[in-house]
Amino acid sequence: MSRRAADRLKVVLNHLDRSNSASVRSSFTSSQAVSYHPQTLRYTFDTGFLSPEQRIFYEENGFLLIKNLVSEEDIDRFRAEFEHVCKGDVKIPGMVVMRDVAIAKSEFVRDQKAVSKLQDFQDDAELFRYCSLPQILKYVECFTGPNIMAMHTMLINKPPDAGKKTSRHPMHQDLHYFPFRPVDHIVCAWTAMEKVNRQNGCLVVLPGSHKGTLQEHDYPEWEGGVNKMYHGVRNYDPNHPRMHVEMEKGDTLFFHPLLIHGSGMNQTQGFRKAISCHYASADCYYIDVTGTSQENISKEVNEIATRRYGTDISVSFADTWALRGRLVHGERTSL
Ligand SMILES: CCCCCCCCCCCCCC(=O)SCCNC(=O)CCNC(=O)[C@H](O)C(C)(C)COP(=O)(O)OP(=O)(O)OC[C@H]1O[C@@H](n2cnc3c(N)ncnc32)[C@H](O)[C@@H]1OP(=O)(O)O
Ligand SMILES: Nc1ncnc2c1ncn2[C@@H]1O[C@H](COP(=O)(O)OP(=O)(O)OP(=O)(O)O)[C@@H](O)[C@H]1O
Ligand SMILES: O=C(O)CCC(=O)C(=O)O
Ligand SMILES: [Fe+2]
Ligand SMILES: [Mg+2]
Repeated sequence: MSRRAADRLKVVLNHLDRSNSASVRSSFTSSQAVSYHPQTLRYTFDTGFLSPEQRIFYEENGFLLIKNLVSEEDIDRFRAEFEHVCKGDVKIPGMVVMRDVAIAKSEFVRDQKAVSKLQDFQDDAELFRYCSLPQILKYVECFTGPNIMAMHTMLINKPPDAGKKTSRHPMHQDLHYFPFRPVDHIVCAWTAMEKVNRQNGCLVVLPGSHKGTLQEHDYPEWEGGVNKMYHGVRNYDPNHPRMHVEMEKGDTLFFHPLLIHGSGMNQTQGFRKAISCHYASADCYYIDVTGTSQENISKEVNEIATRRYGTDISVSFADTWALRGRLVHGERTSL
């Protein structure tokens, strides 16, 4: 080992001694120890908030689970607001209320109002409180730095599967939808609004897949149909080791936009609820996705934007994001 490497290792071990973590320390005594020097951690900022263990876990796996981060009271308030939206008591311009494809296309609709997803709730003050919760932003800052934009908001109400497996969300990388970079300064917070498990279709992740590149995405060839814009990675290998992330109400998963993830069928009679926000550093910049694998989704989004904003003004894929993004901390510098 070179002198410089030995010095670096000493710094790392000192650092870890302070965290008093046996498990992490043992991983540092392996031959790869030096590659874990804080300066070489590429996915998180050292704000002093995350423990070295947490930073290394995210580095290796592309996600971080924080138990009990959002209070029961807050979640109950989000749930109540969601019910107001479903009943039509609250109408927010721009917010998309989506039904499951199997329900939308069925002749025998059990419950016309069965909403599978709310998208773009940035102008609903009550739901948007989720994106500004200080305990969430404290974590987000470790990934984005201090200037933080809430770019994409969703409340997912996964319906009981109607028998066609359409309640599944195919394995995908969220970056497919995003025309902004750099990728490492984007993070998703996903909070369980109730117990989520394999039965009701919890998140399924491929640990470490965030270290790969952005893959080509398309609609999976599912016999029972696929929801609008639910693209999946092409040539998905079902044999790749995967993990079912079971969570309790209030638990929050932070994950990298290249992490391959999806969710299984909801085999229960209840609607599985989660609320999420994609954050990005306001210092990120927009990219032109023309000629890239993202061109297919940008075309679909542009079709929806044309329906929403009309043809009088031309709204680009990047514009649709600039219009929806909201500053939640620091300064709106670029996005
Ligand atoms: C500004 C642009 C925003 C873009 C969002 C960026 C995405 C970013 C994502 C970020 C990463 C997150 C990753 C993700 O989460 S990706 C999934 C995100 N999904 C979306 O963003 C979809 C947004 N939803 C919509 O635009 C509308 O709700 C649609 C267009 C789907 C329905 O429209 P509307 O509610 O007005 O219904 P309608 O009664 O007039 O029916 C019209 C036609 O549509 C059929 N139908 C109904 N429901 C579905 C369905 N679920 N799947 C397929 N088709 C469906 C229906 O049978 C009928 O077809 P036909 O009978 O004519 O054949
Ligand atoms: N061809 C495919 N392309 C992309 N994603 C897929 C494909 N097949 C399955 N998936 C995804 O893999 C994940 C797991 O699928 P599945 O429905 O088997 O759920 P599960 O949790 O394994 O359920 P079960 O407990 O019944 O096995 C889901 O996100 C699903 O949408
Ligand atoms: O809540 C889920 O089922 C997963 C949703 C998801 O990954 C997404 O909408 O990008
Ligand atoms: Fe996703
Ligand atoms: Mg399965």
